[in-house]
Amino acid sequence: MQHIYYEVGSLDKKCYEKFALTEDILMEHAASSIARFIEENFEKKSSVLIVCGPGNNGADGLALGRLLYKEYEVKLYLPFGAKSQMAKLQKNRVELLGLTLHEEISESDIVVDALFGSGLNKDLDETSLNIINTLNQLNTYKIACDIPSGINIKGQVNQEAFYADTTITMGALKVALFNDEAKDYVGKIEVANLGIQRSIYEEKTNIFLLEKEDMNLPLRNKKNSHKGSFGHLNVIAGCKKGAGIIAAKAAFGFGAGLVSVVCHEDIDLPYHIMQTHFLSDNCTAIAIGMGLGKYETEEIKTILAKEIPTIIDADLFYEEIILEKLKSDVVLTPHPKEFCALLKLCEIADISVIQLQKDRFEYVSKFCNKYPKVTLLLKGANVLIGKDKEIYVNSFGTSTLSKGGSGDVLSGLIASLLAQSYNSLDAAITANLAHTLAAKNYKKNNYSLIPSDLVEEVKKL
Ligand SMILES: NC(=O)C1=CN([C@@H]2O[C@H](COP(=O)(O)OP(=O)(O)OC[C@H]3O[C@@H](n4cnc5c(N)ncnc54)[C@H](O)[C@@H]3O)[C@@H](O)[C@H]2O)[C@@H](O)CC1
Ligand SMILES: [K+]
Repeated sequence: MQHIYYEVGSLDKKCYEKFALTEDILMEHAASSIARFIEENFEKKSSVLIVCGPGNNGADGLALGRLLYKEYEVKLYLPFGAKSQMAKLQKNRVELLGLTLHEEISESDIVVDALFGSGLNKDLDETSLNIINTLNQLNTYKIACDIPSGINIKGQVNQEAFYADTTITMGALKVALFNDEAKDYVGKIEVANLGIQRSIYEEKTNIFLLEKEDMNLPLRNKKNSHKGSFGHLNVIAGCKKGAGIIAAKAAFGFGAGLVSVVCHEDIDLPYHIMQTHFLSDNCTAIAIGMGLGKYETEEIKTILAKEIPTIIDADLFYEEIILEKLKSDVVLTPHPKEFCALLKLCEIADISVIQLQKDRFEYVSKFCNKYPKVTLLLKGANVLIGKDKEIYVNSFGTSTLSKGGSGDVLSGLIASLLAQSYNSLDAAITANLAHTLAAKNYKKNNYSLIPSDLVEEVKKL
């Protein structure tokens, strides 16, 4: 797990005050990290266009130009001149080297966007928009310095932003890079150390980036076991029964010892999935909500009142009957539209999906502050898993999963782990990593995945 911060100003301050580093040293390391990336990935003499803004993001770009000069064909373009003190200092240094500034954007092997970084504080004017649009149209490798220009500190893209292949971000990972709106722009993300190892200046945080190693698969270590050792999941199937059946199959493939679909009508199920008309006596986890439609309210109330680990999905986020359950340890897996309905139901906010997507971290925090026992998994391009004060970010999401049925597989995977005695947070984290990494491993065209493909990939992780 890596740390993610809302702001990194306090980390810079720690470098200055506690370790007596200077802004110049920090910037030199920032620029060196990008130089190293270019040296490792591109042949000498390649042309590098560096577009530098007026502030310290531009200053990073100027320092990079100095470091690459002579080994690479460096083209510095400063559409707004140098305004910050550091930008002026760096500009002076490149001029002393004899580096001439370019007056326009031209085709190059590599483009570095050092126009705006964390200081973007107003709408882009026409000149900046034209620059960004022109850069985006270039058929070259694109590197963003710190953050792609046009993405603000919250990760919002209100007009346009630079499409980076790689973003080399300064000092530490920032929330802005992980908002869904930023996902198409940031590319691969790397972090540049600021003169000392990152682990030295990084402070405690409550936002974490999940890594593959955080996935704790339900591998069976004990030899002396039986099916009851791995729990009995009950999936409540409603009017769209397929959703419950998909969840049940996924759960079985992820290790639950027994899986039953609870349904009043007789339904066709694979032979390894059982059917029951009411909750099983030995049920160790419940999955409810997927494809539920209109169900008998009293019966749902009775099911939700059980003190059995439960995951709630889909249709139930619109129903007041879940409010009582939110006081307990339960897993919720809404997509943005369902989360908006839930926020309204809980009287936290009455917002549109567009508003939610602009501030995903904020609304997850608000919800988890009000319901600290709940594990909330907000679906999206980058899934956010919130519990109490903490948020875990899964950035492995892929559009391969943008399909009906993918969410039912996820519910089934989480439910399976709940049935196998994982706690709610661990179940949500491992199941979600398994879900996204399985989709990443899927080798056929990215439009073609069906739920059973996903379950097959989960089995191979
Ligand atoms: N603080 C530090 O210690 C470090 C900062 N570094 C760099 O410094 C950057 C932050 O520098 P700054 O705070 O100077 O901010 P930026 O360089 O990101 O932007 C500020 C400048 O852009 C202008 N500006 C902002 N929004 C604009 C818009 N929409 N249209 C036109 N002009 C606009 C501002 O008027 C100002 O001149 C970071 O992103 C990073 O790249 C790195 O060198 C590492 C160390
Ligand atoms: K930038």
